Amino acid sequence: MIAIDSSVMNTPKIDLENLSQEQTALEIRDLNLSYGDKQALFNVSMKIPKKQVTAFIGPSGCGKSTLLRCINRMNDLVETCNIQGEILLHGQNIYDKKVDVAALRRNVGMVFQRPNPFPKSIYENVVYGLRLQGVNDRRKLDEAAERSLRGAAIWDEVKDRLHDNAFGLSGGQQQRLVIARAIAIEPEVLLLDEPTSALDPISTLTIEELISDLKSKYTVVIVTHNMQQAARVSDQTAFMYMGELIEYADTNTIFTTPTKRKTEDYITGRYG
Ligand SMILES: Nc1ncnc2c1ncn2[C@@H]1O[C@H](COP(=O)(O)OP(=O)(O)OP(=O)(O)O)[C@@H](O)[C@H]1O
Repeated sequence: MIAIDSSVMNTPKIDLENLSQEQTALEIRDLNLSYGDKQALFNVSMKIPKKQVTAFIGPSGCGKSTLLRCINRMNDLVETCNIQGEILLHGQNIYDKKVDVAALRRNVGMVFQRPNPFPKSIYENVVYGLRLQGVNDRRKLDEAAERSLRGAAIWDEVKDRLHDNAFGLSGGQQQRLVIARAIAIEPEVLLLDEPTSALDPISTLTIEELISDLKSKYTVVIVTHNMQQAARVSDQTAFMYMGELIEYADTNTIFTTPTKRKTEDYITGRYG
């Protein structure tokens, strides 16, 4: 097994197969996805628990980001993409024709690998989504900015420079700012696609601590290349290989006593 200090691992044992509706944030059912002729996901089914951190791990190209992007229909933007199956949020299939995709993406926020602040002030970055919703009341915007920046653990660093351009922040600060922007509109689910892969070790640690805090309010789903990171921040881990969900269990089990040979091979570094 890889060297992971089990004392830092989150170990809530919940029965992922039999999560009640109350405990379930998202249910993925028989999801198949192809880009043109190339199938990238095969019959993926899983329940993602509410207000916990769920990590997707696996070797490059196994479909982690593809699966994550299905959760807020980002793959709709890929012309060749064909999706079959269901993803239920509050019992409703997000791929149903009636679903308002913009509203879905407000409720299921996403943070990417590279921090992508807008060329605006720190303050305007955070309140951007609220302004789009037509909120203009200064007091409401100020409150939301402070709450979100505090929630993203960056308030103290920026409170005296809220009107400076966001590009003046370090990469790690920009990533926390982008997280603040995502939580300002109070989503239920936050999707994080390798959120620390462009950051230095100290910024990575800060973001990892933040992820652990975020789950008190949000359901967090994270794609990571870094197995130690998955072990440190996640409650559940899903191991994917060549488009299939091979094993999905509490993080402790995946990293210490996986039941599938492929999972064991991956976490012991035999491939990937
Ligand atoms: N927009 C796209 N068009 C065509 N094929 C794609 C597209 N995006 C991903 N793929 C293919 O789908 C498969 C899964 O890719 P995906 O990016 O989901 O994997 P991943 O596990 O996140 O990989 P990595 O860790 O390298 O980011 C790969 O074979 C990839 O080449």
